[in-house]
Amino acid sequence: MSEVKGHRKIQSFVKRSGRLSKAQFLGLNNLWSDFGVEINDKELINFDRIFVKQNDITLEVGFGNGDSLLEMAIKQPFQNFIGIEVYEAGVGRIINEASKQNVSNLKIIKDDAVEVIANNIPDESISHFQLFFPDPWHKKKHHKRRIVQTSFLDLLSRKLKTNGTVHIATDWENYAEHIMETLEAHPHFKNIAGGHIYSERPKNRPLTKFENRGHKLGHGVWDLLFKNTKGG
Ligand SMILES: C[S@@+](CC[C@H](N)C(=O)[O-])C[C@H]1O[C@@H](n2cnc3c(N)ncnc32)[C@H](O)[C@@H]1O
Repeated sequence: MSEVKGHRKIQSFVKRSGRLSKAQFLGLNNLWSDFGVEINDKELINFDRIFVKQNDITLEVGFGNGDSLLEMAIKQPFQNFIGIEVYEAGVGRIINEASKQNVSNLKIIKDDAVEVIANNIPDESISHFQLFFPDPWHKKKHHKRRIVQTSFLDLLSRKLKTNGTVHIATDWENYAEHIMETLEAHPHFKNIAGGHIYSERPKNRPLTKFENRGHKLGHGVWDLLFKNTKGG
């Protein structure tokens, strides 16, 4: 199958159903093998093997349609990027778009991020973690479904290097407050901006699809930047 035909086929799959099975990814062409990382049970990912150059690693969870993650990977060629997303159409889109660019510092995992971080990411391997506009779960009875919880921060602290950074952005004020309180209460994380202060939006963070939607609805945006001190 030619590459162009492969791209069109992925696009039409995404358009038609928004869902791609692993078999469909693997069967289409070499895009998945170029960018996708297959996860095996509790096996740790060997970053030396999956990346061409051994640079610091940024891990992003829930990249949505992937445009902002791809833009960051293109603009920072000396940083390696890993994106984890369950939304198949988003995974299809990012590998399709990345294949049109000369990108060798981006890898994609299509799976549940909490499971992957717990089971497959080696301890002390990540320099920077980013989470942009996570599902806010507006209703109080659903707050326990929010990804930012103390147990998730415990996990992140283990996977991040000492002095590694966490960058979270949200357009939901109540979630911003929850994230601030949970991070500040954690013994390993220190607010880079100072006690209870939200950070300026870093210049290297592109506008994301959900952020753009929030802007149109008149939402504010809160950026939080913390350092993983590991209690030191
Ligand atoms: C509100 S969207 C934000 C998408 C993107 N970051 C943006 O700003 O446009 C949240 C994304 O997180 C993904 N997500 C939620 N929980 C996840 C999990 N446990 N593992 C991987 N992705 C997850 C969803 O599929 C969705 O694409």
